[in-house]
Amino acid sequence: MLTELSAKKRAQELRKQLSEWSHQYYVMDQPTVEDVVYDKAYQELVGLEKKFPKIIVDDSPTQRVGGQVLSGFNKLNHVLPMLSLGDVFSKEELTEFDQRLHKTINDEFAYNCELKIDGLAISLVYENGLFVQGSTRGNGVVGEDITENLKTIKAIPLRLTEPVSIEVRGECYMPKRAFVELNAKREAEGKTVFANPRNAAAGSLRQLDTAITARRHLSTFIYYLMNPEKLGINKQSEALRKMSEWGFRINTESRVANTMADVDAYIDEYQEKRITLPYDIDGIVLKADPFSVQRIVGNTVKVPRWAIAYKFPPDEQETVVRQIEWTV
Ligand SMILES: CC(C)(CNC(=O)c1ccc(Oc2ccccc2)cc1)c1ccc2c(N)nc(N)nc2n1
Repeated sequence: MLTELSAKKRAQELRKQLSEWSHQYYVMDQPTVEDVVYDKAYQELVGLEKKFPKIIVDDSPTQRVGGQVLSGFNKLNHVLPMLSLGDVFSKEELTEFDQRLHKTINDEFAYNCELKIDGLAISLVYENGLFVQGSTRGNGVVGEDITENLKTIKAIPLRLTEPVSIEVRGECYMPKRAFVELNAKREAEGKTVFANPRNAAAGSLRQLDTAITARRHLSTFIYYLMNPEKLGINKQSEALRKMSEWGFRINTESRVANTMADVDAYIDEYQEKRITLPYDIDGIVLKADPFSVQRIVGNTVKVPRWAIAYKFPPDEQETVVRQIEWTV
C-alpha cells in the first residue's frame, strides 16, 4: 500500500540515485548507467510526485524543466562586477604582462593556466548549498536573471555536496557536436542557422520557453569563486579543486605553471589540441595563482591586472569542419 510517507521515502532514494548518475554523466563525463536505467528511475519519481505533489522539493531533478514560458528576464545587479579580460596576441606581449606584474610583486609566484571557452559568462548563486539564482554577465554590473533557463542545464548542480552559501562564475557553452546537430536540424526545417557555438548558446539561453533551452545540450565550465579567502582558500588552483568537490563542472585542462617557459608549453600544447576538443576555445587565460598576489595587484574598472587572455588566431570554421572529419 503506497502511503504519502512511503512515497516520500522512495522519492528521496530515487533523487539521491538520479543525482549521482547525473553528476557522473553531465559533470564528470563518465556515464555509469544506460539511459534506459536512468529514464526508468526518473519516470518512477515523476509518478510518485504526481500522485503526492506535497513530496516535491525544489532540487528534485523533475524541477529542472519548469515548462513555463517566461514573459521576459528581470534585470539584476551583480554583487561584484563580472570583469572581462585584457587580451594579448603574442608571446612577447605575454612576457610584458609577466614583467609588469614582477615590478609590483618581488617574490616568485605561480600562474594558473586555463582554457578560454568560447561561450557566455554566467553567475550562479547558492544559499546553504541550494541553487537560488543564475544570471548573464550583461554589461558586467547589471545582468539578466536567467535562473529558470540555467536550471535546465544538467551540468549545473541544484544542490551542492556541502551547505555553503557562495557565488561562482563560469562559461555556459554549446559543445561542437550539439552545435552541428542543431544547425543540421534547423537547416532541414528551413530555419536560419547559428554562425558559431557561442551564438547558439546565447540564443538558447535567451529562450523564453525553458523547454527549448532544456533541449539544447548546453554545458558549463566554472572558473571563479567569489571571496575565496573568506572560505580559507588561498589560490586559484585550490578554488577550482574545491568547486569540483562541491559538484561543479570544472575544466580538467587547467594547470599550474611555475615559469613562463611552462606557460609557453601550455599555449603550444593547446594550440595543437584545439581542433580535437569537443568545445570551442578562443585562447588561454593566465592568472596569478595566489589570491594574495591578486589582491595586491588589484583590478581596473573592467579587467583584473593579475590575469590576461592569450588569444589564438581565429580559425573557427575549418576547426569545426576538421573536427567533424576527425570524428567521422
Ligand atoms: C578572471 C575573470 C575576469 C573572472 N573574475 C572576475 O570576474 C572577478 C570579478 C570581481 C573581482 O573582484 C572585484 C572586487 C571588487 C571590485 C571589482 C572587482 C575579481 C574577479 C575571468 C573572466 C573570463 C574567464 C574565461 N572566459 N575563462 C577562464 N578560464 N577564466 C576567466 N576568468
